[in-house]
Amino acid sequence: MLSVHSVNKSYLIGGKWSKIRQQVLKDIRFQCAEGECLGIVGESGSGKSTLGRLLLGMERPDQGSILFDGKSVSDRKTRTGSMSVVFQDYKSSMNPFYSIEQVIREPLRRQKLTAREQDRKIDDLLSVVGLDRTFRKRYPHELSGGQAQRVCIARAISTEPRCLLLDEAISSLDATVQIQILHLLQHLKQTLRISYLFITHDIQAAAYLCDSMLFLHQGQVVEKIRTHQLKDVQSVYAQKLIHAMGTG
Ligand SMILES: Nc1ncnc2c1ncn2[C@@H]1O[C@H](COP(=O)(O)OP(=O)(O)OP(=O)(O)O)[C@@H](O)[C@H]1O
Repeated sequence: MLSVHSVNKSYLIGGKWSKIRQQVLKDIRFQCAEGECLGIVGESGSGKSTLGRLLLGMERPDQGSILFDGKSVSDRKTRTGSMSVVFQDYKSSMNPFYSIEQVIREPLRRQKLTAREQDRKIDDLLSVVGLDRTFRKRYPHELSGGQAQRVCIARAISTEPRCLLLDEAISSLDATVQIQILHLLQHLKQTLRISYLFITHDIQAAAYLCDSMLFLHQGQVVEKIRTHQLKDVQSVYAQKLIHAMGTG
């Protein structure tokens, strides 16, 4: 479904007139199959979010290509309705002047639904993410972090995407709420059969949710492994991360 071919990305550093480039991603290659949940794991600065932006077609690679069903993700038509995203910062990813109902309705406008069908779908989506219909009239500032992230998830799945990219989607939440959201994502994965690209520095969360994991170190994929084989990682970096997080 998603295939990444020899992707390189660099940024200019040292201001507008500088000619010095920092290589942020180097020769990234991997595939994510239909229905697979792939964790993209690495420490801060390893290039995870940059890779996320490239996968979403928000930025283009310097070299290489990213294909969804054989078509470039740089083309908006490839992504629309097929790929969705949930970011870490749930508050700023919602318009503060929109009610929750408006937040979820926004992507639904692109579907050929009557107002009544949209209303029904908003109720269904709220229910799927564990919120009742009284949330419709609330505003983002009236929600807890966990509730706000549930709304962002409802909005992300409203277009029935085949692939959902979660960029540190639980990182800003309290530990207990993180677990609740992980359970919700696990449940959605089983019921909706969506592929996840789960970007995180939290190896334990990735181990809980993901079928396989890709370790990113200094912009390079150092290892890709099935989660049930995590104890057999070969690269020193992956071993270090697992050890540091107390899962080894
Ligand atoms: N638009 C940009 N311009 C210049 N440098 C950038 C840009 N975006 C990212 N970088 C650099 O690329 C490197 C990787 O950043 P990135 O945010 O992708 O890492 P990360 O693994 O997601 O880190 P974190 O978990 O802390 O968000 C960093 O050194 C960062 O400074």
